Amino acid sequence: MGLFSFTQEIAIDLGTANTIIIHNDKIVVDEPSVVALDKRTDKLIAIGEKARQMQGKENEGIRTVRPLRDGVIADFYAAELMIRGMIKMIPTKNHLFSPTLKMVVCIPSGSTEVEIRAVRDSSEHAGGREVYMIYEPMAAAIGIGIDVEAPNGCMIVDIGGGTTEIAVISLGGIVSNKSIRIAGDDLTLDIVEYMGRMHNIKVGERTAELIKINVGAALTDLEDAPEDYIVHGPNRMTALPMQVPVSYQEIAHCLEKSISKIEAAILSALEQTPPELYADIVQKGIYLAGGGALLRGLDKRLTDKLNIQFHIADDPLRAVARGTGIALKNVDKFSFLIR
Ligand SMILES: Nc1ncnc2c1ncn2[C@@H]1O[C@H](COP(=O)(O)OP(=O)(O)OP(=O)(O)O)[C@@H](O)[C@H]1O
Repeated sequence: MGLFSFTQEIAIDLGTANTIIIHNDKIVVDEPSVVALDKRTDKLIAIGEKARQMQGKENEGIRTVRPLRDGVIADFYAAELMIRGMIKMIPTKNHLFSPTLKMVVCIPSGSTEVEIRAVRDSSEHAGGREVYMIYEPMAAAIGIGIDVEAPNGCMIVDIGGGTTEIAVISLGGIVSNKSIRIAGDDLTLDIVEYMGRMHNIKVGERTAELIKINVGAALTDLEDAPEDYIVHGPNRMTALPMQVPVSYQEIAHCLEKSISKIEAAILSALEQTPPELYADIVQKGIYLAGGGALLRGLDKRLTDKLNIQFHIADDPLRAVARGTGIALKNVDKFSFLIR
C-alpha cells in the first residue's frame, strides 16, 4: 500500500428494494436498489433515487435495472456498478486517494454458496479488501438490540422487498431458518393486479407501492384506520384518465393470499423449533423487521393468530443495517461472521 492509503470501514445492507450504507456509526447512504444504464453502451446514467424516478419512464436509450431479485444478486454487472456508485456517495474528507475498504455486507440466510460468492465478488470488485458477510436475520437481531450470543432463543421475521426470512437465533448462531420468496414486492404486485382486475385502472409498481404504504393493511378492521387513497391512472380499456378511491379494507382483501403464505411460513418455522428455544420465544415474543413490518395491523394479526406477542422493531427498515454496522465494529469478536 502507498504512503497515503487509508482504510474506510463500511457496513452495507444490500437489499432487493433498498441499500443502506453505514460509516462511522451513521447512515451515509439510503437509496433504492436501482441503476439506470445507457442501453447501447451499458454505461451508468444514474443510481438510487434518481434511477428510481426514471423507472417506468425510460426512453429508447435508457434501461433501469434492479440488480437484486429475491434478496440475491441477479445482475452482477449492475450490482457492481451500484455498490461502487453508492460507496462513492459516502461523504469523505480525503478526495485525493481512494481508500482500502473493510466491509461487512449482509446476505439472506438461505443464500447458496454461489450466491455468497456473488456478493463477495461484487464487493471485492467494488474495492473491498477485507470483506465479511453476515446473515440478515442475525444482523436484524443485533440491530434490534438482542444479545445474540446468549443461551436464549429468539425468533426474527424480516419481511423485506424480495424475501421473508424467519430465523431462530441462539448462542451466536442461526439454529433454524426459513426463507420464502414472498415479501413486500409481491404485495405490491398483488395491488397492481387487483387494481386492473377490480377497478379497470392500470397502475405501475411505484403507484402500487404508494397504495400499499398509504392504505396497505393486514386486517379489515383497524383501530387507527387510514383515509381512502385516491389513485390516478388510465382506464385499461379506454386509456382515458380515471381516479379511484381505494380503502384499506379492500387492500387487506387483496393482500390476504400473500399474507397467509407469510403466516404459514412462520407457523412452519415454529413447528421446527426445538422445544427449549420455543419456550424462550413464547416468553419473549417474536420480532418483526424489514419494510413489510410496517404493514398496518400485521403485528396484531399475527399476535392474535399465533397467540404469541409480535413486536415491531424500532425503525424496521433500518434494523438490518444497524445490526450490520454493529457487526462491523465487532469483526474480531463475532465468530458468526462469514470471512
Ligand atoms: N409503510 C410500509 N408499509 C408496507 N410496506 C412497506 C412500507 N414501507 C416500505 N415497505 C416495503 O418494504 C419493502 C422494502 O423493505 P426492506 O428495505 O426491508 O427490504 P430489502 O432489505 O431491500 O429487501 P430484501 O431483504 O428482500 O433484500 C418494500 O417492498 C417496500 O414496499
